[in-house]
Amino acid sequence: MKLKDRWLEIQQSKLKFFKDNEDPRSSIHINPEVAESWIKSQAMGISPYTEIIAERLEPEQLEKLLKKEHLLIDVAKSVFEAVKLKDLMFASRYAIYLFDENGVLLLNEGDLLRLVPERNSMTGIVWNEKTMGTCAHILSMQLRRPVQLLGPEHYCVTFKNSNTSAAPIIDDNGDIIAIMVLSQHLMNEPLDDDVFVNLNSHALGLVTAMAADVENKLKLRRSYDQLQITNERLKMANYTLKVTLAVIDEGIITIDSTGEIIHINKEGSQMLGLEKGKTENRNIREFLNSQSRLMALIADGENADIEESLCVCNIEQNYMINIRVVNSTTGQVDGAVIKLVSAEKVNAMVNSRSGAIANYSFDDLIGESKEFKKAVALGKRFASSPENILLIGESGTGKELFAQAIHNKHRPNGPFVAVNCAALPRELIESELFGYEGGSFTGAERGGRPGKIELAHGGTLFLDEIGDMPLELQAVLLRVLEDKQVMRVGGRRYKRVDFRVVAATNKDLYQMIREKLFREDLYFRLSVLSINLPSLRLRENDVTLLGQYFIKKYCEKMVWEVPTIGPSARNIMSEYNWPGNVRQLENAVVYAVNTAQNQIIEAEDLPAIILNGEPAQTAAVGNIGEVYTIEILEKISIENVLYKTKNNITKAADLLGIGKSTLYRKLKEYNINVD
Ligand SMILES: Nc1ncnc2c1ncn2[C@@H]1O[C@H](COP(=O)(O)OP(=O)(O)OP(=O)(O)O)[C@@H](O)[C@H]1O
Repeated sequence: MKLKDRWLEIQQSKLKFFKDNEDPRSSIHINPEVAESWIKSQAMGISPYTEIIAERLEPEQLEKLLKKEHLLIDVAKSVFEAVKLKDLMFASRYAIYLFDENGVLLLNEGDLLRLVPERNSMTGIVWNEKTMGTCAHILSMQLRRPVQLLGPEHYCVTFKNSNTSAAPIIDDNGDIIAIMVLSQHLMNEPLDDDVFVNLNSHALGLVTAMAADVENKLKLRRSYDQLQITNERLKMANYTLKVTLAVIDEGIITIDSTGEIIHINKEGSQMLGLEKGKTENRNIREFLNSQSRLMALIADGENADIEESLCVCNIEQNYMINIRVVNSTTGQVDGAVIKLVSAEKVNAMVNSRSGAIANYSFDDLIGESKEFKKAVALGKRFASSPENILLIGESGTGKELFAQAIHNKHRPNGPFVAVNCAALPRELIESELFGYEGGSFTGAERGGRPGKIELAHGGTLFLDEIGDMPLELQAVLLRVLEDKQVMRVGGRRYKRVDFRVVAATNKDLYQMIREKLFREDLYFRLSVLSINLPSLRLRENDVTLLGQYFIKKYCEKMVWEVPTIGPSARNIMSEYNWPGNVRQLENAVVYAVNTAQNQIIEAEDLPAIILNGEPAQTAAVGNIGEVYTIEILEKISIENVLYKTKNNITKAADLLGIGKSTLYRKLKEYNINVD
């Protein structure tokens, strides 16, 4: 049948459907899907003479939708443009439409049928089955395939001379996101069948191709946009990484499997003495020593944390090295990221954690006497020199405080490491001072341990009671002082160390040299700069000054009112010999504060030993004189606190800073009766 005849048949059937209610499904000329749609449209009460679409989106809704669909609209526009240029079809009353999945008109071009009142925009009208009945784009949406309708196949008479072709635009998920429509509005019914058939088949093919084009371009645009976003994110991540690496104060180096440096941060460049960013043809192997395990570990694909020295400009520096191997997707070793932290820094951290810091400065040292001020002036002067310093003074004269003050004046940022040579068992002094290599003796820590000398690198090593250092170790210490390098017990390599020794003694070292108990050469090494700390009995009015200072300090700690020292107590204190020096004075005033009944410390509040003590006398350095034993001081202190707390064990233990069970044990030990 000729198309023109079919056209007329459809027209007839439609007339019968509208006028006589004849079922269009019985006509062999009408596509059953079209017939179903007519029936549905009629059932919805749509007038076949509808010419205007009144339903449209509110302006805000439309604005939102256009914004949301801007990519689709952009792409469709570009496709429209291309078609317009290629084909001159618009001369023959063609129009192109783009609908969203709800039938909202998003875009239109060409010779349109006006379906809205004059001057109103077509964009935003809701053109669906409910508003206009059977249309090509509606069927295409329902059937999910391209659809072509001849004029009378449309439900509304308005389209009686329109031939419409529609094709769905489907996204990656298989959802219809839009419909593309190409419609030709003829002036009259088609006359020349050949021309008509040609045009019609051309239109369906074209709109299907256009929809496919939009689909592809959308996909491309989306992946391009995604790529852009990913690129932006990568750029951002790259930038953040660069900034992070630049501010990290540890060396971060990326190397390939041959050791070639691929990337290094600022700190790393400084550590390796490289000019910033100049890593071309530089290899980490250049900096490794002959026994280095670094490259072997990386080749084995092992993440490891090791301590090794790197050699930069002939100077060996010790580093804690964290190795993190980078594997390729096939599991091969591609290279590694290594983190370098100078061992010195780690040691400083360990020191600050373990309390190896100096709290006192010269300003914190109390004393106005001429003798004391002379020692302070010397200390300040010597502090700025790198030479070792020997502090000579009786026990309790403040030698450790002085050492801390010297350290804080000279190297406040370095570690202050104190070793009491008298307090350590002879066998342990060596490993304590020099450290040991892993597994060098039973019970040694796996990775070995740095000695106090290594820990003092960049700071001060305070050797208290140096006179008690065993003779054989004196020789080793002397060598370390001369060579400034140290070897751990069980180790094979020397490490460079830079530290200053402040040694202290209350013994007559010269006498010890005569008795062959102290090495003369070590003495001369240590005593280049010596300071004699005056005994308290030689420090004029410092007894009262220090006494008041300790009373205030103690009362502030206990949150008690601060008592004054009465004349009677003051007299006794200045007459007393103070063999235990400042430490003994501090203990005595603490006793007195605890004993005093009111706000004035009287003579009788002082410990008996001071009340009945020997008159002040000049004693040579090295003569310690009479001192309290620690036990006596402890017993006195416990008795005082019990008296003050009216035998309340909990409070007393609290004030003494010990546990209740320890207090009970001590009560038994010292035979103190709390009843
Ligand atoms: N000038 C001072 N100013 C303030 N406190 C001081 C002063 N001198 C000493 N002390 C105090 O006296 C006590 C003993 O000081 P330090 O331990 O430094 O003495 P020392 O000479 O090293 O003693 P030892 O030889 O027994 O180790 C500490 O509690 C310290 O706080």
